[in-house]
Amino acid sequence: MLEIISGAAVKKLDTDFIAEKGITSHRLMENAAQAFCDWFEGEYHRNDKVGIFCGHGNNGGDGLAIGRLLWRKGYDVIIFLVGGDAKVSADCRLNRELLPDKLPAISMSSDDIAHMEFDLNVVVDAMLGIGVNRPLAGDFLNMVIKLNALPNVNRVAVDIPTGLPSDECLEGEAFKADVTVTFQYPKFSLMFPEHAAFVGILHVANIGIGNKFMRQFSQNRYYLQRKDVVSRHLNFSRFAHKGDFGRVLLVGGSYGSMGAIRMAAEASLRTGSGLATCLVPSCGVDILQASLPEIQVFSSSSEKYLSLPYVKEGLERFDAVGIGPGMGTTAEAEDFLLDFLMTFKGPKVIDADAINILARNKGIQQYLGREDVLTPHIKEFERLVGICENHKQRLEKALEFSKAHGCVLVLKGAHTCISFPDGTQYFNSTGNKHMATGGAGDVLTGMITSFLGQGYGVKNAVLCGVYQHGLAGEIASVDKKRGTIATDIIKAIPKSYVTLGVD
Ligand SMILES: NC(=O)C1=CN([C@@H]2O[C@H](COP(=O)(O)OP(=O)(O)OC[C@H]3O[C@@H](n4cnc5c(N)ncnc54)[C@H](OP(=O)(O)O)[C@@H]3O)[C@@H](O)[C@H]2O)[C@@H](O)CC1
Ligand SMILES: Nc1ncnc2c1ncn2[C@@H]1O[C@H](COP(=O)(O)OP(=O)(O)O)[C@@H](O)[C@H]1O
Ligand SMILES: [K+]
Repeated sequence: MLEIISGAAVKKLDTDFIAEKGITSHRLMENAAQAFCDWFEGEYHRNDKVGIFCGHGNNGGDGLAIGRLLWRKGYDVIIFLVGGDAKVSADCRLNRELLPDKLPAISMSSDDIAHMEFDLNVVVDAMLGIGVNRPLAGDFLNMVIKLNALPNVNRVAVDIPTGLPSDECLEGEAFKADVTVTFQYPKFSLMFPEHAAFVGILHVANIGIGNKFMRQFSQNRYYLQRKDVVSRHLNFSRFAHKGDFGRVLLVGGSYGSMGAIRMAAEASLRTGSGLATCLVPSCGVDILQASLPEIQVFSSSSEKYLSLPYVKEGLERFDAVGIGPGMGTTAEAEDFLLDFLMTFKGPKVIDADAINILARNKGIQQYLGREDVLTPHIKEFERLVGICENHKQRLEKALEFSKAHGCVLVLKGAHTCISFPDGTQYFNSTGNKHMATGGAGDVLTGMITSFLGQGYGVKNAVLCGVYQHGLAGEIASVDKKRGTIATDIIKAIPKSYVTLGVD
């Protein structure tokens, strides 16, 4: 499991690693540069014109080593030195000395920064890394503004975009990368949506610091990747019957919003549920039966919204419930929801309007159990806990909420963050902007409910559900791009099993 580590911890970790392994800091920098170049070679051609902008700290040292390695491989490289000659770090100095004579390296004066014209295809930003300790000013600021404005170039940041603090929200300006190649562990601030325009696509490059070593620096934040979920999947025997794959109940829908619960139900079936049933207001029965023949449907008493009374006998036959999509926030729906949450004590995914209703009720603790999972997007989350100043505060409040209520909280978005009552947080690595489409959240509800129903246990159900939902979104958008819609994500769920190699 890849740790997400603060900038301060990274420095200590690097120093301790060097001491324990008996290697030099220069060697570790060389590993970092090599890891970057391995990735770079897969992305860019030798006839691309590559400009590497190097500062005076170790991030600059990385840039110089990258320049030397790429130049040796035959790339057309130019080095630009920014930030002057004062305070040059030891490893940066050594890498300046190691530059081949024939590799062009230009020291950038303030005047050069203002007036030089660049003819480049790829800009590599190695000006400042995790050592940044104040907003950019002077030459660094001017260089960043100039590079951000260059048309038709690919921008790649080494470790972290220049100007971006590793643990806090950005103040001022920063390099706007298309791709950030971060070393060994994603830095915390790379997870913040405020930084999306600066980080671009995130790639994590392994520089040889093993997980075992990193664990002593753990801050209980993890980056969820393929290898972390494959082993969490259950195997089912050749003799398995539909009951083994779980009976799930999807509760929600209202007049005009029946699609949400239909998508959750279909997603649960595509994720593998043996039997899916919907509980909806009576206006939804025919719609659902006609559009999804694989499900069963029963209804509460009123026509347009879920309401009291409803049939409670036999609810215990369901292994898991997903509740909320499309249910509305009327008074009838509220009475129904609170009653239902007190009645059904098995594992539940509580989403959408169910969260909005809970948010306006006091004492919600009584409705939530340790196998329950809340899946708010940012706005729903802020209805629960109040408006937050920034994403960092949201992440803190998400963890507090999970601990205080003893439930799992899935804060959705890019890098969806899953908080557990034991104090751990997992950040998702799959998914993309094409999933920002109506109904994508209902699909997630169906998927997590399905895994709960299949008997995964709450932790594995949520980690597998969130990861695989993002993977299905990636698969769906390969040839649909911004034309991807939520039902495409559902259709891609079977392929996501193929991709994971899970039967
Ligand atoms: N062995 C390792 O550790 C490994 C580290 N690695 C690499 O090292 C990077 C971290 O290197 P680093 O610690 O030298 O910091 P870095 O960001 O290059 O610059 C700090 C310098 O900038 C200055 N400064 C700060 N803010 C400023 C501002 N706003 N405007 C202007 N100046 C500012 C500050 O000095 P100050 O002015 O504050 O006195 C200092 O001189 C890391 O991101 C990774 O790429 C990899 O090689 C793997 C192995
Ligand atoms: N830019 C993005 N990158 C990755 N995942 C995203 C992105 N935008 C949205 N998603 C995912 O899509 C889903 C959207 O859920 P939600 O906002 O509840 O949609 P809806 O309410 O329309 O169903 C979430 O799981 C979220 O993580
Ligand atoms: K950088």
